[in-house]
Amino acid sequence: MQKIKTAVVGATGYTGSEIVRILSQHPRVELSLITSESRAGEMFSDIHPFFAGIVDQKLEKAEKVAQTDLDVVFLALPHGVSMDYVKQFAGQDFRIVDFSGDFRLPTPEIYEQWYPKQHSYPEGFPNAVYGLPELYADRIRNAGLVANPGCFPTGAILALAPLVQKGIIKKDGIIIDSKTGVTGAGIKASATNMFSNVNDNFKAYGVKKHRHTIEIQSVLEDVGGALGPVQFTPHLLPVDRGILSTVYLRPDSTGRKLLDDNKGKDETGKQLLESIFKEFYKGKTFVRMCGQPPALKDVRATNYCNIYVDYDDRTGNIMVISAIDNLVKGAAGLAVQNMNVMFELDETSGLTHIPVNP
Ligand SMILES: NC(=O)C1=CN([C@@H]2O[C@H](COP(=O)(O)OP(=O)(O)OC[C@H]3O[C@@H](n4cnc5c(N)ncnc54)[C@H](OP(=O)(O)O)[C@@H]3O)[C@@H](O)[C@H]2O)C=CC1
Ligand SMILES: CC(=O)N[C@@H](CCC(=O)OP(=O)(O)O)C(=O)O
Repeated sequence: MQKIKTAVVGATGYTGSEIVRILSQHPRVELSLITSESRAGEMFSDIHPFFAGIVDQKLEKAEKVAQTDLDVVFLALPHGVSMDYVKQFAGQDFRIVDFSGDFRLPTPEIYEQWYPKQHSYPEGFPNAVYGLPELYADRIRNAGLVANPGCFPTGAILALAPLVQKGIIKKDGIIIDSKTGVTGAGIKASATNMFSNVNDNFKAYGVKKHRHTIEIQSVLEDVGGALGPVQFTPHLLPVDRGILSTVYLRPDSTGRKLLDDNKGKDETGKQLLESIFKEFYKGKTFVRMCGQPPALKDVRATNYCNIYVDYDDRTGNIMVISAIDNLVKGAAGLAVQNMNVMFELDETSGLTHIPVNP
C-alpha cells in the first residue's frame, strides 16, 4: 500500500521531535524529510540520542521542501514564523498542518489583537480549518491548511464543548483554570522556565491576557453561539508534560431544573452530565470519560484526553476536569490524528500508545 510522504519542518524542537517519534512508527507513513535551519546537515539522532538506530536521518534546510515529493508538511515552528512558510508554500500540491497559532483565529484582525505581530499572510485565513477532529472532522477531511489547536485550548474546549452545545449552562462566567508542564514553552529555556525557577515551585502566568483565551472563546462560540468573556488562567507546573484543566460552570435555568429534578432519583446530576458527554463523544476514541478526576500520568505520552464531570449541589457549580499530554494530544498526536482524517485512514492509526504510568 502506498505510504503518505511527510515532512516535519522544525524537527529539532519539542513538538517537532515528538511528531517524528509518532510518525516513525506510523504504519502508513514515510518520513521523507526533516528540517532544521540551525542544525541542517547534522544527524537527527546525534541531536536527540533517544532516536539512535531509529531515526538516523540527516536534517535538511526547509528550502528542500519545495524540491521533495510530499503529501503533507507539518510546520512545528514558532508563531510569527509559520505564517511565512505557509505563504511560501501556497500553491504547492502538499497539504499543511501548522502547529502555531498563526491561522487558528477567525480573522487576521483578531490575531493582531492577541499576538505581538502583524500577520504577513492574511490571505491564508479563509482556507484554514481549525484542527480539532472531535468537532470538525468533516471540515478537516478536505482542508489544504489545518491550524492545529493550541495545547490549552484542546483540553479546555474538549471539556466544555458538550455542555456549550447542549445549551444548559449560563453564557457568562465560564472559568478555566489550567496547569501545564514546562515543555509547553518549547525547547529553549527562558528565565521563566529554567530549572531553578520551575523546580519546587508553582505560579500563574499570562493572567487576563493569555492568547489562548480568545482561541477557546472563538471555538466555543462556533459550537454553541455567543458567550460572555471566558476567564482563562494558565499555571506552570514543575513537570515535563501534561495539562490539567479545571472548568467551573453555572447551569442556566434549564440546566438547574434538569439537575435538581434528578435529586434523589436513580440518575444523579453527575450521571446526567456524563450521559451528555458520552453522547457527544460517541465513537471518539481519544476522549475517555472517567469516574474519578484524571491525573496527568493517565494520559502521558498518548493522544488521550481524559475527562471527569460532576455537579456540586452544595455550590450549584458544574465542574469539568480534563487531562491531556501537551506534546501529544496538545500538539503532535493531534496533528497525526488530523493527518489520518485528511487521508481517510483510521483516526487512531499510529496513535495507539498506552500511557506511561508511573
Ligand atoms: N510545546 C508545546 O507543548 C506546544 C507547542 N505548540 C506550538 O508548536 C510550535 C512549535 O513549538 P515547540 O516545538 O514547543 O517549539 P521549540 O522551540 O521547541 O521548537 C521550535 C522549532 O522551530 C525552529 N525555528 C525557530 N525559529 C525558526 C525560524 N525563524 N525559522 C525556521 N525555524 C525556526 C527551531 O528549529 P531549528 O533551530 O533547529 O531551526 C525549533 O526546532 C509553536 O508554534 C508552539 O506554539 C502547540 C501546542 C503545544
Ligand atoms: C508553559 C508555556 O509557556 N506554555 C505555552 C503554551 C504554548 C502552546 O503550546 O500553545 P501555542 O501553540 O499556542 O503556543 C504558553 O503558555 O505560551
